[in-house]
Amino acid sequence: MIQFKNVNQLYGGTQILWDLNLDIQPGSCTCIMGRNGVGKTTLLKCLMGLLPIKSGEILYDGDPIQAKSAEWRAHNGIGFVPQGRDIFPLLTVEENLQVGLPCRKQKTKQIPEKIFELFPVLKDMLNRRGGDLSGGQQQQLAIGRALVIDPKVLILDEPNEGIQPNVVRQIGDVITRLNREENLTVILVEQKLGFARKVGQDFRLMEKGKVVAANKMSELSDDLIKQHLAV
Ligand SMILES: Nc1ncnc2c1ncn2[C@@H]1O[C@H](COP(=O)(O)OP(=O)(O)OP(=O)(O)O)[C@@H](O)[C@H]1O
Repeated sequence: MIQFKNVNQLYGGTQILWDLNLDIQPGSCTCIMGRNGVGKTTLLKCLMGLLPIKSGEILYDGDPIQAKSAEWRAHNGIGFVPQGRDIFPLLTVEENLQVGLPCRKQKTKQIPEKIFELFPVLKDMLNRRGGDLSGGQQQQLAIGRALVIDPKVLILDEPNEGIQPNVVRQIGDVITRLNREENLTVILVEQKLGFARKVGQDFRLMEKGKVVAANKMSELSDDLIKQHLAV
């Protein structure tokens, strides 16, 4: 469904992604893992069109999209929950969710009821300002906002950073439900090994701007963890 072919990316003169190759299967839940600074967020931003690549190809359902804008990618079903959530603090919960409505292709321009079913707290807080929500509630809002576009693939960058365990569990359950029951393809950058193992079906391990190991989550061995994850 998504392929990176020999992707190179630079910030100014500093190269971060080096001939990166990546393959994401439709309907999978794939965790991108690796130590701090290996380029996980950079990879996701390149996929979303928020950062240009210098060379290589990014394929989406077989078509190159590296020249397409971030708006095009959202319109065509790539949903993104950025690190740090990036919700609009002065807009209400409802207004935050409405931001995604123009991207709903040929569908009613209404917030789908399913989002409130997944995250009931958002319904209770519709008129509350985003900035007044707790960290966990903001994360639920950020995921809800990405779901408004009815994505084919949902990309999440460390959704559990700084969030209390019960909300982490809830977010894990929602991701699993969307993936297993609705066949939504999920790409997740995740540092917490326990969460990655529980939610992910596949892993991609990164080291210095490259994918160095790729397999089913059940094959993530202690050796690989020691080599590429342990600090
Ligand atoms: N806007 C930027 N300008 C210059 N360098 C950057 C920029 N953003 C990130 N970098 C550098 O790129 C490298 C990769 O960063 P990136 O955030 O992609 O890594 P990461 O694997 O997601 O790390 P983390 O787990 O800490 O979030 C780091 O060395 C970082 O300092």
